Amino acid sequence: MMTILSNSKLLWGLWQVVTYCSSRTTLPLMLTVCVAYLVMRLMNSVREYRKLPPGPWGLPVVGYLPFVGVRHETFLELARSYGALFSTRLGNQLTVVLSDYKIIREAFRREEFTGRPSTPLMHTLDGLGIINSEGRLWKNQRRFLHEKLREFGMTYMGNGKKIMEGRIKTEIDEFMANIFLADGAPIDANPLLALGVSNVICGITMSLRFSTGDVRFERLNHLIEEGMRLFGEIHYGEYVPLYNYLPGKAQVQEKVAKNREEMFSFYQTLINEHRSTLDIENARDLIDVYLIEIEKAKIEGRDRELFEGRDHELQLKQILGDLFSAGMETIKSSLLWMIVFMLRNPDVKRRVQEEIDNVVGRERLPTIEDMPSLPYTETTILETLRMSSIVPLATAHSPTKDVNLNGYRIPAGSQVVPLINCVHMDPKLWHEPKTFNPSRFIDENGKIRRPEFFMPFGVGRRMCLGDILARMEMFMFFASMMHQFDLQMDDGDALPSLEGTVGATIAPHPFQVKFIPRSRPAPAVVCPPDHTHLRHVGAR
Ligand code: HEM
Repeated sequence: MMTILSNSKLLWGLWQVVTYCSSRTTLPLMLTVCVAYLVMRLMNSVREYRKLPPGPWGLPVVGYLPFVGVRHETFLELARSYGALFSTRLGNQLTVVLSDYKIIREAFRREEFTGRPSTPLMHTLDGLGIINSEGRLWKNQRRFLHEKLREFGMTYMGNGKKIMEGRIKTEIDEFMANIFLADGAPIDANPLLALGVSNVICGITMSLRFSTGDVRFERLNHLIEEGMRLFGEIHYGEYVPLYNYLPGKAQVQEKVAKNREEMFSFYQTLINEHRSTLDIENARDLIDVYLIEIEKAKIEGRDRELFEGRDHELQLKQILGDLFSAGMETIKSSLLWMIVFMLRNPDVKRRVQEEIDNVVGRERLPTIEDMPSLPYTETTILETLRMSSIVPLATAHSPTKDVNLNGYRIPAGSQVVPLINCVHMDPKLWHEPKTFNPSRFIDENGKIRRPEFFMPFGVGRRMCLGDILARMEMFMFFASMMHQFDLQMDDGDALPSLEGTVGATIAPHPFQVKFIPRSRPAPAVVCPPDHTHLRHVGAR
């Protein structure tokens, strides 16, 4: 019905144009309008015949692509018109958008929805790694990584938690020491957070720790940022492959491939270093774990089956790349949003500081053990994740075979995306969703409650693999920052906007903030950080 209505509106609009045109152009224009209308009706009949979810078709070849601005915002508008399950064609990709949390949960718990769409970028990545792999390779790698990352401390249980806490604390000490150097002057916290957060994930995966001003770190970041920009330039080619043949696009693709090669050669150097000092009984990090697995498979004569017969080192390099990209930008952007929300909500900021002061005192920094006793601090983090929805469309899924969802047919190979920002801002689910209110996550007994429609890490079988690390890291950085500093804007500066910059995540626009030391800095902060368990690589 919606589709017919919007088609009629379109027809009426076009008719208005026709009537304003001169008599010489009226006939061809009328013909064009009629043909366009018939094509749309035909497409709708095809859609009904194929039992696809409703939605706008757009134009031949490019589909709805030319009308898509910021993807998650356009999808939000379309969801208002077409409902919680709609479909549209973006170039050659049928895209199905889910914005009802029950439908999202129902779909993503099913095995058939664990595929990834086949696009030119996916072909470049060749189905390797964890984020873009599918089938048995993905399943085995997910199980393997889950188990191994727990051993390296991605767990709330036992000794692992202590190991991870130690790693994060090392980075917090350095972060704090650098902030104290600014002496309350306004600074951009982005590069300091990027360094700390990168060091945590690089420590786990490669025993690598960058120092401030490290040229290798700057180069890696440059490659990632440039990769994002270049990908934006050829983004249309993901949907309309012919686009990649336009002048200049081949050079962009070459540059993307060259940057990837440079990153891979960086990882290769580290892998070679690790191999030359490998102790099969004592894995230092994830590279060692993979090298040991490869060695074991050779000894047991199953190396041809390992990683489904894919190149072993290529798979390892893609894993390192996946974990770095998934584990860095997400946590950094979330921490930046926490700063933004504290600047915009001074009452919440004061309440967080009071809670930390009451529970932790002024003599030491907060630890993971304090987490259960700091519910308001934790729910402030949850509320930030809800309102910022930094990964609003998660990562596209693709059914591995035709499936039925809510009475509609979702064809194999289509792109299926959850509209997380829509769920997180739905007034039917959240009271006054635009108000920043951490207390909404606290129940009448003072306990934290995470409703099933809160899904910043996605849901189902492909849900985020690093949520435990993310929660620990965000808690420790945020709680320590609030314990040690008062966050303030410089006089006359406007508050940072809630509009984000859309890239790999939705990050706040760049802003400067003053970190004013609170009454009594804890002594640990001014001590030189303990890095003895990590190797320094590339320090100037
Ligand atoms: C605030 C921090 C983070 C947020 C909000 C976040 C969110 C997400 C989301 C929405 C997905 C997609 C789920 C889907 O495909 O349906 C995802 C996937 C993933 N995340 Fe995270 N993430 C965060 C931190 C991390 C960290 C620290 C790591 C690294 C250890 C990580 C590793 C991954 C991986 C490997 C996947 C792909 C899983 C798969 O395809 O099976 N994430 N994350």
